[in-house]
Amino acid sequence: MIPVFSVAQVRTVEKAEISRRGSEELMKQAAAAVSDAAVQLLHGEPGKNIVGLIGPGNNGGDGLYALANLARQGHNATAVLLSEKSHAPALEELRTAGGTITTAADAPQAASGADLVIDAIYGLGYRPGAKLPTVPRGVPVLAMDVPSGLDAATGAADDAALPAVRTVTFGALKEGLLTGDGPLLTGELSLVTLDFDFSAQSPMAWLVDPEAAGQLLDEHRSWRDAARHKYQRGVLGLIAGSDRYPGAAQLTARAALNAGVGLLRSHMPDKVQAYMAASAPEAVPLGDQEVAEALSQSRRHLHGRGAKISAWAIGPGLDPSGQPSEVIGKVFSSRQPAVIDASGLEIVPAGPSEQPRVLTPHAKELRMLLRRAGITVTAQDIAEEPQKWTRWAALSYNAVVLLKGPTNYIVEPGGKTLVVCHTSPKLATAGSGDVLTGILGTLLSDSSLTGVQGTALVSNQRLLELTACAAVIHGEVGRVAAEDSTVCATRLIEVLPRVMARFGF
Ligand SMILES: NC(=O)C1=CN([C@@H]2O[C@H](COP(=O)(O)OP(=O)(O)OC[C@H]3O[C@@H](n4cnc5c(N)ncnc54)[C@H](O)[C@@H]3O)[C@@H](O)[C@H]2O)[C@@H](O)CC1
Ligand SMILES: Nc1ncnc2c1ncn2[C@@H]1O[C@H](COP(=O)(O)OP(=O)(O)O)[C@@H](O)[C@H]1O
Repeated sequence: MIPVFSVAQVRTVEKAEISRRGSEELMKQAAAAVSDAAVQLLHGEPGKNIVGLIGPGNNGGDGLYALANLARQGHNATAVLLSEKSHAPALEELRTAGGTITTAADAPQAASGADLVIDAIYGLGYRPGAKLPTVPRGVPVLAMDVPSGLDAATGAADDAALPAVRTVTFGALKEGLLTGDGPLLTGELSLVTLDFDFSAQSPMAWLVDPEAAGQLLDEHRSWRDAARHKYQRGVLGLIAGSDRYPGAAQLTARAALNAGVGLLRSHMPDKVQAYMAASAPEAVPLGDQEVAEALSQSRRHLHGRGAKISAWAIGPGLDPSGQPSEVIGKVFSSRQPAVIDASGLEIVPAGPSEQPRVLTPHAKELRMLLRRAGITVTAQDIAEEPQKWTRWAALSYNAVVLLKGPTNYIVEPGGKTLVVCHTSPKLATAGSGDVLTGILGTLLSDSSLTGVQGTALVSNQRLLELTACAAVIHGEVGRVAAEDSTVCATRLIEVLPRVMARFGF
């Protein structure tokens, strides 16, 4: 997991380092990383037209050094100086390397003939309101440190901001790259640490990417898992669906099955159960009496291998006008892990609870959860401080809370925060959240993933990690599904088995 810092933290470290080591050396290191990324984006082909948009500060200096590297490698490197000020030693280096130097008036022409544009206009020093050049559609942009027009502290961006296909950021991940408009502008984000020492700072969050998710999933796996029977692999109890919304329950069920759950047991109204027999014949119906038996067994044998139910998924398609049924009330007061989504969020009680819970609201549902706990916030409050309000929900419900959206915030009551930006805009489709619930329910039901045996309870830390893993898997599913087709929830479910296999399932 990669730590995420605020811009204030980054600048404190930067100041100390730069005075000790000299900014020129750090700039050259940053430039080398970006010229390498440029070569990669151009598939190593020689003689390309590379245009750098150069601003007045250190970000512009980084850009000039990167262009000098590319000119030395035989590319046609052109610097468009957008300000009268520019970093003199780097400009000299570009001249010596044989690069071309032009001014703002030439920007449109230069950019239109470019194979690649390097955005070195503004980085950390950006203040809103700058006039930014446009880059023709189809010309890829490689951003240095921060896409120009994006505030690296807040994630707010100007309309004229330059979206990148790739951003190479320096020193540390900054909050604004991962929040608000940040993920919409950065493209593929990579970090070059430049040997800055952030050890004295505590990160505000941790980024979980697919590689980190793979490691987290492997943590408790054992070669002995190969001997498990279906009950030992994990039994998910699904409480979902209503006459009004029968489809959501099917989507969660199919997602859990395609995610590889050992056994799925479905508790739902008869009519929905009938649909289930057709769409998810693997699911075994679960009656009220059997829920009671499973809960009573679990009191003796909490999350051990062979439990009748090892985790719950509650909410997709439940009738929103309904009160919690007696069965749901019993599950909420049990100590078995649960993911609670959609209409389940309207009935989950606030306050202390012994149940290890993950709540998965989108922004509107988060407002509703907070209101039910006596906290009134606006949509804008949540947009501006997503981490803070997700934490308040985590505290109010004593649960891990996943705030869904282009950036996923996963927060536990103690405040530890994981962020997942490995998503796809194509995930914004009806039923996509139901698919996530099926994936997360499957992970929570598997004791080789929770690492819990016998009477112990899964910790908030592990719930947090597995929730982030589910969000990464869901994001990857969205990306794979979107590669060569439009996306609907059913399509997500179709590609899910392939993605699960990549994560060792
Ligand atoms: N610690 C690090 O991470 C390192 C940072 N370096 C680079 O240094 C950059 C920061 O450099 P600077 O502090 O010089 O800042 P920038 O290069 O981001 O900005 C330069 C200047 O532009 C001007 N400016 C900003 N917004 C404007 C607006 N709206 N209208 C008019 N003028 C405006 C300001 O005077 C600002 O200082 C980083 O983003 C990075 O690229 C690297 O050189 C080395 C290592
Ligand atoms: N613009 C977006 N970019 C990336 N992911 C998104 C975007 N919009 C929504 N998502 C993801 O899609 C899912 C939608 O979930 P939800 O709103 O509960 O849908 P539904 O209720 O229709 O199932 C969430 O996982 C969310 O993170």
